[in-house]
Amino acid sequence: MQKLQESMYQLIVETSTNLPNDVRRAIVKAKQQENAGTRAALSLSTITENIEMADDKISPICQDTGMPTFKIKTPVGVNQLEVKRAIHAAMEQATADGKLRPNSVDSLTGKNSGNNLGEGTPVIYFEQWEKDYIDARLILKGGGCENKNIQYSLPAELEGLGRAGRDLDGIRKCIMHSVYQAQGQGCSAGFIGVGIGGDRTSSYSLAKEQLFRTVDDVNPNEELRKLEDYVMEHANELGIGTMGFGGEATLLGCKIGAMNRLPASFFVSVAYNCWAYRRLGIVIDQETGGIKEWLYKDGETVDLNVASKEVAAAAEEKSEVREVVLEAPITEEKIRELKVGDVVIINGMIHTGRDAIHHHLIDHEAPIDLDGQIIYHCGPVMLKDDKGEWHVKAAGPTTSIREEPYQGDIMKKFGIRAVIGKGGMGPKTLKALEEHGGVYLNAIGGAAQYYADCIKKVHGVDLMEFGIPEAMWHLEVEGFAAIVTMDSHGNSLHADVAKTSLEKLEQFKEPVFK
Ligand SMILES: O=C(O)C[C@H](O)C(=O)O
Ligand code: SF4
Repeated sequence: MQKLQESMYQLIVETSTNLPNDVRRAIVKAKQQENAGTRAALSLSTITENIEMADDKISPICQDTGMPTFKIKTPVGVNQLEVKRAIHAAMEQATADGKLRPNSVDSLTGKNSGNNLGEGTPVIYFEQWEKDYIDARLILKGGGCENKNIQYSLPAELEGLGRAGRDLDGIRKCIMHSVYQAQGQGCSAGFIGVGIGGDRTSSYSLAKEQLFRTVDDVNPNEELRKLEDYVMEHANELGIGTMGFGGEATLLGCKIGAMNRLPASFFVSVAYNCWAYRRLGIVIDQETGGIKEWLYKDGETVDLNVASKEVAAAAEEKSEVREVVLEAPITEEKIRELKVGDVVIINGMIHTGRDAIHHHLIDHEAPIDLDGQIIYHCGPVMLKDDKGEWHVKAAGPTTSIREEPYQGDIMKKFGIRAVIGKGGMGPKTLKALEEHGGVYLNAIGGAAQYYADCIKKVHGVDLMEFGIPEAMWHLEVEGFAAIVTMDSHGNSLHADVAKTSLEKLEQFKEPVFK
């Protein structure tokens, strides 16, 4: 089994950098169905460009390389402790090589272990089987989409849909609601795995298990197959669209599994996965530890470009989108000129700040003068070279809504004029943007290579004690594009899409499965 560690390393690197073909096909299909020239279509073009960049650079598709979750099946007699050791060593190596972001954080002290190893990470599930080879599968599911998972306990009263009972129609309502409540925050268009039954824990496990099914897999259970088809057809009528910008593609896949439950319990659990749906598998020779076969790779090259060109060509015709160049320090006057829908191109300095920084800045001074500056909600993957210089390996936006309790106050306290993130923010921030003169800029979630390419130089880092993803990185960018989705005049695209999608959700109130 001397090749085992190398095989696990390959599995990790490929999963982080190379999106499976079934997922690529689903994204291409969405792109073709999207109305050309819309924000959603342009976002999908950025997404496909990002997928190709990750391929070329063998770099993370998204900077959040997720909670590494391995599912391993071993023949009787294989030493599972040895397999575990190989995985741990491979994880450490992949992190040191910038293929994984250090993502394992002590929940009590906040300390990042730095190597992706720690209590509970990575997650490894073992199972024995009668076959004579090892089946190893890995899913890298990021935190933003994980936060949009939801569990229902039936019967329940659901916003927009009314009563959901303990029957197939109640389940249908839960699933439709789960897509609605995710909005764009889990980097739609997404994929869902649904688990029906079990207890709270096994129900969620079943939901996640569904994410190992291929997108085109047909459910052998006729009732569940019909439900999957129904959800795929109608969830896309909610109009949430890519990144929550509105549009045709909201959901790219729906897989449902059922297990027995207790008489008193009826859980429906939904695992929401972003478009950056990273899961692969390998068949391992139990003697040598070498890879015999790849899973979820059918060998066929999926052309992401053809569809991309179609969209890009059509987009040019719709040129009413206003493009504004921003460079910090920005004046209040300049910010107030910006309106929802404008595209901004940022040049010059931006500064990262996410959960730990926002929490810190409430009652501490900032390490630099932030007056007129731009904050980027981002936890990048960074690597230091031999000369001690930092390089950005992946740097897409993180979900901004987590900063809702802090954002407005921090903008006012330090004079920050713009924040870049994804998924939008709430009423508190919107009010502060109006009072203070600020904008919220939405970047394309998951497009970590695309944005890393815009970063020309790392000018230093502060608050490194929070760990690499949470530190404040000072970055010089060129041609960093984002869309104004909340402006200083009280307008929010996110609030609009939330409202219209709720109205659409209400149309699915009447029973369908009797
Ligand atoms: O942690 C991150 O960088 C992003 C996260 O996955 C998110 O979607 O918010
Ligand atoms: S940033 Fe978006 S694409 Fe990346 S892990 Fe989070 S939800 Fe997924």
